[in-house]
Formats: sequence, C-alpha cells, structure tokens
Amino acid sequence: MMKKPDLKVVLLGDMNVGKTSLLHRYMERRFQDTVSTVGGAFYLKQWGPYNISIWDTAGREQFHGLGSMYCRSASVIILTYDVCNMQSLVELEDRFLDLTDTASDDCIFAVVGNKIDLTDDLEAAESDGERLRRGSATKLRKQVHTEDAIALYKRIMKYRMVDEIHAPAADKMCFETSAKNGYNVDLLFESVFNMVIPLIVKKKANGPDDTVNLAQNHHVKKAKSGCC
Ligand SMILES: Nc1nc2c(ncn2[C@@H]2O[C@H](COP(=O)(O)OP(=O)(O)OP(=O)(O)O)[C@@H](O)[C@H]2O)c(=O)[nH]1
Ligand SMILES: [Mg+2]
Repeated sequence: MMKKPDLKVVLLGDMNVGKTSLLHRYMERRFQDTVSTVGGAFYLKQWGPYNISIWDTAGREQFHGLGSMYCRSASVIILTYDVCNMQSLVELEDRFLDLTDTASDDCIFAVVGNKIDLTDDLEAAESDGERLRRGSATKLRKQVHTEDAIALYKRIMKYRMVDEIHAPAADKMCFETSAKNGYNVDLLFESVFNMVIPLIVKKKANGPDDTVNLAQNHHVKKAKSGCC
C-alpha cells in the first residue's frame, strides 16, 4: 500500500515558463515535448524515508482559480519564471503570490529562472561541442537578472511576514535552471528537499494529524479529474 505523502511541493508560474519540463527533467531525466498543462498533475518522489508529492500546475489564466487549492498546506512553493521574459517574473508577484496564502505557515519558497540555456549568460549551461554547433549569434538577451529574482524573493518574505533572519538566505533560494540541458535542476530539487526535512521531522513529532491531510488530497484529485 502506498504511504501518504509526508509533504507537498508545488510549482507555480506563468504558462510556457517550463514547469512541466523541469519536472520531466528531474523525474524522468530527459527533455521532451510538452503540451500546455490542463488543471494540474502530480508526481511522487521518495526522498530517503520520506514521500514527497510534487504538483505541477497550469499557468494558463483559465486555470487560475485552482491555484490556491493546489497550494493548500504546501511545504515548498517553487515560483518559476523564464529568464528571457521579464513579464513572467512580474506575473509571479501580480498573479501567483496571493495563491500561496493557503500554503503551510512555515512554507519554503524558491524563485527559479528557467531556460538559461537560451542566453549567453551562463557558459556552463552547455558543453563546448554544443556551443560550437550552435554558434553564439542565436542567443537571446537575458531579460531577468539574478538581482531581480533576489529582490522578488525578499518581497515574498515581506509578504509572508517572515523575518529575514529566520528565512533561508535569498541567494540560496534563487536558482537559474535549464530543463533542456539539465543545468541546476537536480540542485534545485535536492536543495529544497534537504531544506524541508527538518519541517517533516517537526511535523511528525507533532503527531500524524499535522501532516498532509488526506481529505484535502482527495479534494484536489476530484477537481483534477473534473477538469481534464
Ligand atoms: N530552451 C528551453 N526551452 C524550454 C526549457 N524548458 C521548457 N522549454 C520549452 O518551453 C515550452 C513550455 O514548456 P512547458 O514545460 O510546457 O511550460 P509550462 O510552464 O509547464 O507551461 P503551462 O503548462 O502552460 O503552464 C516548451 O516548448 C518547452 O520545450 C528550457 O529550459 N530551455
Ligand atoms: Mg505545464
């Protein structure tokens, strides 16, 4: 019998930023064609003795109403934007941040700039061979800089009323990734998993009723099948 998840991780962000691709890369170790997500989907990840559910949400406006339900009791929210699209960062604050009101009080936030392979910013994001084959003329300009993401992270902490001294350091919680070539993808998920383990331990010590609520999961699944 499957054990119920010990905690919940939710990916949020505008359509087309690469949420589904990041999850495929992490869970299936590959980059493949995606279709724009309808409603949401979840994966289960075994992390040491713990079961973590990872929820992929739809960025499309029409599914916006589901967002706060997906975030309910979440321990980690991964806010994802596209480094070549400033508007996708702006949307995180304007459209997605208030959906996280339903997350756990001690929820950890990560801000993730995906598609770094499309920019010249990070030579490490591709191999020499790839760079030679492609040539550098086709690279896009990076529109969102690390400092923009760090500033957003700090505003998120303010919004959540988390004292900066108690929050994980901004530079540790802002990542730049490529679902396409895998750059920083494992680092992202492994960092947040390691960070929430103390929270799992604390929740377990507080008794089973304080862990992920089954009734709530049931609710989410019903909603999911309803809209697919
Ligand atoms: N170059 C590049 N393309 C990417 C990367 N990640 C995703 N893409 C492409 O961007 C498009 C959107 O990716 P998805 O993963 O479907 O985006 P999403 O955030 O799940 O979108 P919604 O489900 O509509 O919210 C697809 O064409 C992907 O192939 C990346 O790291 N680099
Ligand atoms: Mg998707």
